Amino acid sequence: MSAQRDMKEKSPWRTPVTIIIITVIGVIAIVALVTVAVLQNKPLSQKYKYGIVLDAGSSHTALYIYEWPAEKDNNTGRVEQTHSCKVQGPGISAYASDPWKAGESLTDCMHEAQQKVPRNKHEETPLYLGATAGMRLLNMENSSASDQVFQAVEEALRQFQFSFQGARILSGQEEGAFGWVTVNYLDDRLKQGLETTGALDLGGASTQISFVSSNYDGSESPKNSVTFRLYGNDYNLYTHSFLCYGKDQALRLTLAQQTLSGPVIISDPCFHKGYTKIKNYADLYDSPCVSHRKPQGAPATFNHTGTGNFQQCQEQIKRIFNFTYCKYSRCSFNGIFQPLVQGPFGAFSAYYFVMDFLNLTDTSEPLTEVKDKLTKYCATLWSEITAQHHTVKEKYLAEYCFAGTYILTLLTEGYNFTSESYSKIKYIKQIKGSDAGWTLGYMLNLTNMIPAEAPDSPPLPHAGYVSIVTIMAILLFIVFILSIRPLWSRCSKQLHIV
Ligand SMILES: Nc1nc2c(ncn2[C@@H]2O[C@H](COP(=O)(O)OP(=O)(O)OP(=O)(O)O)[C@@H](O)[C@H]2O)c(=O)[nH]1
Repeated sequence: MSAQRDMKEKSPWRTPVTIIIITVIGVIAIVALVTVAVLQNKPLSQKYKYGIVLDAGSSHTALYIYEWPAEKDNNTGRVEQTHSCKVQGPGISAYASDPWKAGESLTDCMHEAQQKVPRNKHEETPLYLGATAGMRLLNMENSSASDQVFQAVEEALRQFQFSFQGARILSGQEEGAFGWVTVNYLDDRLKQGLETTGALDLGGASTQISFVSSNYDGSESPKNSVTFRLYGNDYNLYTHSFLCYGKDQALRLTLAQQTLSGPVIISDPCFHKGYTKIKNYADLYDSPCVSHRKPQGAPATFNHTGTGNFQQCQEQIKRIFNFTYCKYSRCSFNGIFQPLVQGPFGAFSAYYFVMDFLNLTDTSEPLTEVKDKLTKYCATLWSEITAQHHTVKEKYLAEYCFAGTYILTLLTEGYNFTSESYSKIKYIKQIKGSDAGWTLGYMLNLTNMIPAEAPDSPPLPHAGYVSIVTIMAILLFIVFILSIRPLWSRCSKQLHIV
């Protein structure tokens, strides 16, 4: 017995020092396990990538800078707009007779972009220029002038260190579809496979409507169909771009129709009473949207005078839409197929500028009330309008009555929005800090940033992984302590014996 006890007392596993050493090693091992797990799964320090898109519109050019986390560029990372710059002066199509000025006009915003994108990222940052309806019109009218403008613009953009990917005209279909992608990407509707939001874009020279309809599979009027597979979901998008039905060209169409006989004075219900301005016939008809209608023998100028009457203005505007022919099951206007509008819509660009100015962005207000408010606004004297808004550009101010009436007419008469479907429109400028428009969708497409299939997601988010490892380690530690408890009690007895 005593020999046995001697053996037990001499076992190296039973000494207090050994137990303390084992405990310390156990604790160190567990701490090491947790540390390694945490460090191994820690997100890499955030590095960003950048992309620049120039939107060369009919009325002006704007530059957008986008940023996204570098390690997630082909699936889960969110692309965000970090900066925008409005180019001074008109759109590039206005420089047809002085093309080099089109290139020069971009340099201030490009210098801003140089400041905003980190220096060491310039070479790898793609730079795109997309031109819309202004250049579409110039190209139709004078393709060599359009080529020269592009040459000048490309030359100017190549002076910068960014990775210039070319300048081109977007088709109306691309403009509509990429606007739709932008809106739904920013709203996280694509990744989650939710019901999508339609896109309504009102530019200066063209306007786009794009939406998914359960009544449209692309078989009727295939030219209005764009199909996408995004994040594992198939979309069949209806889209149409109406050239000459942007806000500025629609105004020309409306004025052209009032000047068919070449009068010296036009009394225009879409402008405020008291508004009067001498305008040139040559300027009014200087666009392929109206040039063929220029009245023969018209005087050089006409006196454009406002009468401020919403009802009459709407009648004038309705006349620029042709509702008389349709070879499809249903049409919007000018013989263009359109399924019934469906779902929520985001309306941006001039839809937003105009309705925001007029305080009419609340679409829960009944359409009749919206019309009443616009009727009052149009009937306000020009002197009152200018006194109330002396900081607003006079050109914009003079046109809000026309623009508001045009928007309501286009939506309700053109696209057939009813009082009910109108309430599903949201006038938007930005979504989560990024401007609504085609540019983001365009860049996402060209950089393959939206995968066709849903990306594989890790089984657990980082925080979940760390929590589970920590809990497991603590449990392990408790089990370990419990398992060595008998040794502790024997050890204390031994100490007594000693
Ligand atoms: N009231 C107001 N109007 C604006 C503003 N910015 C642009 N606009 C006008 O809104 C209309 C649409 O502008 P954009 O969306 O830039 O259109 P765009 O790209 O030039 O035209 P498209 O080439 O047809 O797409 C034009 O008539 C512009 O003159 C603004 O800040 N306020």
